[in-house]
Amino acid sequence: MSLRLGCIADDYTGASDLANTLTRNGLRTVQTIGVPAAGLPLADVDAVVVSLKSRSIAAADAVASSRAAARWLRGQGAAHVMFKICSTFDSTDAGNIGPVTLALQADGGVESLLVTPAFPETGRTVYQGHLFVNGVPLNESPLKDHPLNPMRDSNLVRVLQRQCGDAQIGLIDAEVVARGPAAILTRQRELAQQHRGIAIIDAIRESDLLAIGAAAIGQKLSVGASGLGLGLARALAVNSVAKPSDAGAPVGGLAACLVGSCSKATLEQIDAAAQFLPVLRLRTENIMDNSAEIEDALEWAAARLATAPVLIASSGSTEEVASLQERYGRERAGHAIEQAMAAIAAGLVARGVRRLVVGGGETSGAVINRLGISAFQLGPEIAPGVPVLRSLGGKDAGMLLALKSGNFGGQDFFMRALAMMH
Ligand SMILES: Nc1ncnc2c1ncn2[C@@H]1O[C@H](COP(=O)(O)OP(=O)(O)O)[C@@H](O)[C@H]1O
Ligand SMILES: O=C(O)[C@@H](O)C(=O)COP(=O)(O)O
Repeated sequence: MSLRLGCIADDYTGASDLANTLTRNGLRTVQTIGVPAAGLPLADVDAVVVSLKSRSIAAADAVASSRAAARWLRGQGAAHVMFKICSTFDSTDAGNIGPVTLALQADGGVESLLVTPAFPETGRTVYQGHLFVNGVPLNESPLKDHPLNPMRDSNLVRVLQRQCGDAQIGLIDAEVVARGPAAILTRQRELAQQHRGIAIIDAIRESDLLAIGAAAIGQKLSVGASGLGLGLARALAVNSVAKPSDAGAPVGGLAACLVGSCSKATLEQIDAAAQFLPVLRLRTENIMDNSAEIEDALEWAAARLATAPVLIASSGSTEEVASLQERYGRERAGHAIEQAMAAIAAGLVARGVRRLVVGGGETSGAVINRLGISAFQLGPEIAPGVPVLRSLGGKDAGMLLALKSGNFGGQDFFMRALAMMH
C-alpha cells in the first residue's frame, strides 16, 4: 500500500508529537528512527514519521539526512512530504530549517510551499508572521534562553530569511487564511510570481490549520509543527477513524525518568515530581570532568528502583547552564551531557527498566540512539504532544517510552506519564 503522508522530523520528541497528532486525526502512523531498514511492515500504515536528530547539527549533515529520508518516503508512495520542525522554530542563523527546506524544495521541483510552526493546542500561534508562545512573543518567552538555540526574534519571515540566502521569504497573513484554501492558493501563486516560493503562513486557531492543510495537501512539500500535521491529516482522513491500538498495553518491569531539558516547564515538572519520587540531580561539572558520575547515578538508581520509579536530571537553571557553557562551550557541554544521559539510559535498561520517560528533544535523541530502538507504535496521549510509545524491533522491543519536548506537559507530567505506563 502507498503511504498517504510522509514526514521528516528534525528531532525525536518532535516526531512523537507529530505521530501522536496524525494518529489522533485518523492516520495509522508509525514513527521510525532514521530511514528504516527493509522489512518494517508498512501494509497497514497511512503515515510514517522518520525521526532525525538534525536540528542542532551542521547544516550540510541535516540536509543530507533529510534528503535521504524524503527520497525513501517518496519511494514508499508519499505524494506529500512534511518537514516537521519545532513549534518554537528552534534553529540558528546557520540553519537548519532554511537549508533543509531549500534542499527538499529543489529535489521535489516544488514551486511554492507553506511554512507554519503554529500549534494552538500548545499555545503556539503565528500572527503577521510573528510567533507567540502562550501569548508572549517568541523572543520574550523562555525560548530566548534555550541552551542550544536561543530564539531572540519573533519575526519568522526575518528568521527564515537569514537562513535562506538569496531565496526570498513571503508572508500569507491571517486575513487571507480566514478566506480559506482557495484564497491561500491564490496568494501563494502571487508570491511565487514575485519569486517568493517559500511563505510563512499565519495560524491562530484550528480552523486556520484546516484551511492550510487543505491547501497544502495538493502540493508536494510543507514545513511546520504538529498543527500543520493536524491540517494535513484532516485533509486526508476525512472519513476515517484510526482503530485504537494496543500499543499502550502493560509491559511490566522497572520504571525511570531521565531529564536533560532545561526549559522552565521541565524545571517545574522536576520540582513537582520530587515530592513523590526519589530525584537525583547530576553534578554536570563532574560529567565534564569525566569522573564517575554515570556509575554513581546507576548505583543510586539501583538502590531505589525496586521500590519506586526514579528520576535522574542534568537540568539546570539559566544561570547554571550559562556558567557551564562559559567554561566548556555550548556544544561541548550539551553533547557531553547528552552522552552521559544515553549511558545512564543503557545502564538502567540493563538493570531491568522497561518503562522510560525522557525529557528533552536532544536528550531523547541521544538516549534512543544508544538503546538502538528502530521504530515506535503510538499509544495513548499523556499530554498534548506527548504520547506513550511502544518500541518495535531490536533487543529492546516492547518497552514503553515517552519522549517529552522540554516545553510540553503540565506540572504533574512525570507522575501522569508513570501512571499511564504499566
Ligand atoms: N545543566 C546543564 N547545563 C548545560 N547544558 C545542559 C544541562 N543539562 C542539559 N543540558 C543540555 O541542554 C540541551 C537541552 O536540549 P533538549 O534535550 O533538546 O531539551 P529541550 O527539549 O528543552 O530543547 C541538551 O543538549 C542537554 O545536553
Ligand atoms: O513542535 C514542538 O514544539 C515539539 O514537537 C518539538 O519539536 C520539541 O522539541 P524539544 O523542545 O527540543 O523537545
